[in-house]
Amino acid sequence: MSIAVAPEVAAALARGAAVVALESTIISHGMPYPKNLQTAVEVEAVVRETGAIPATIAILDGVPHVGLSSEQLKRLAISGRQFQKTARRDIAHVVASGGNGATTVSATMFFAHKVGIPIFVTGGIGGVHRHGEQTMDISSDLTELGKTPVAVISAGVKSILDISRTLEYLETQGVTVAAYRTNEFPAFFTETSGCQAPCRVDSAEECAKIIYANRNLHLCSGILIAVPIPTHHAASGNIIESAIQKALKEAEEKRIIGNAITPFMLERVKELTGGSSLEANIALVKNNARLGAEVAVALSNLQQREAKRIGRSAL
Ligand SMILES: O=c1[nH]cc([C@@H]2O[C@H](COP(=O)(O)O)[C@@H](O)[C@H]2O)c(=O)[nH]1
Repeated sequence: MSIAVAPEVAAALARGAAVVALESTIISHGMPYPKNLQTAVEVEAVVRETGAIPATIAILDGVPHVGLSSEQLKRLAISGRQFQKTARRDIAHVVASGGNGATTVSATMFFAHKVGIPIFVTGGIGGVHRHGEQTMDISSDLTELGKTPVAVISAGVKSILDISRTLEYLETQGVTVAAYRTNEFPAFFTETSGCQAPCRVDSAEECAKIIYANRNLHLCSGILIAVPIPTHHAASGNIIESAIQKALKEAEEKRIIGNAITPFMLERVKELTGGSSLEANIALVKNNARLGAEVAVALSNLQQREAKRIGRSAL
C-alpha cells in the first residue's frame, strides 16, 4: 500500500528525530468547526514547541496521509462528518473506493506503526461500552493496542464507557497501561475513576524507557499512557455523570448502535454540560500533546545514547 508521508515527517524519521502521530476523528467527529481546526493547529504547535514534529493522519481521496499540510488540515476540519469515521476495519474500503477517512485510534496506530512512528497523542481512546458484556461493543482501539507497538498518550477513557471492564480487556490484550504521576487511572474529564492503574510513571524519560524496553523485547503490543486532565480544567464528576446517564438513555431510546454511539455520546454530553466539556477536552488534548512530544524527544535521545554505547562496545 502506498502511504503519503509528508517530507518533513519522512526527514525526521530518517534521522531518528522525535515525531508524534495525531488522529483525525477527534477533528472531524469529536469537535465542531471552527474549534476543531483551531485545536488541531494549536496541538501541532504544542508538539513543535516541545521539540517534535507532528504527523496528523487521515485518508484523503483514497490515499493514507501521514502529516497533513495546513490546507489538508483545513479541508478535514471543514468537511467534518463528511469524512468517514475510519477504524482498522474500514481502511481497505475507504482506500479502495477513493474515499476520505478520518482515522480513529485503531487506524491511526496502524498507519503510525507502518511508517515507524512509535508515539501517538489523542484525547481519549475507545473502550468497552457500558453493558458491553451483553452487546459485545468493544472498541477496536483495544485490540489494536494488543497487537500494534505504538504508545498512545491519552487522558484515560471517558466514563461514557465501562472503565473497569476496559482495563480488564486491556490486560487480556497484554497492553502495558501506565498512569502519569498518579496511581489511579484517569477518566478523561475527571482525574479519578476509582480504578487503580497497573503501573505508574513520573517522567517523560520513564515513559521513553518503557517504550524502548517494549521494542527491544519485541513484545509487539501497544502501550497506553494515561494522563489526568489538568486539575483546574477537571469537571465535576457529578455533572458529567448525570449528563452521561441522560445521553445513554437517549441513545437507547433512539436505538443508536455501533460506531455511531461514541460521536452521539460526545455530542450530547457536550450539549448537556453547556459546552464546558468541549473546553475541557481541548485543554486535555494540548496537555497530552506536550507530554507526548516530551516522551518522543526523550525516546529519540535514549535511542541515540544506546546506539553510541552499542557502537563503542562493538569496537
Ligand atoms: O473521548 C473520546 N473518545 C473517543 C473518541 C474517538 O472515537 C474512537 C472510538 O470509537 P468507537 O467507540 O466507535 O470504537 C476513538 O478511536 C477516537 O477516534 C474521541 O474523539 N473522544
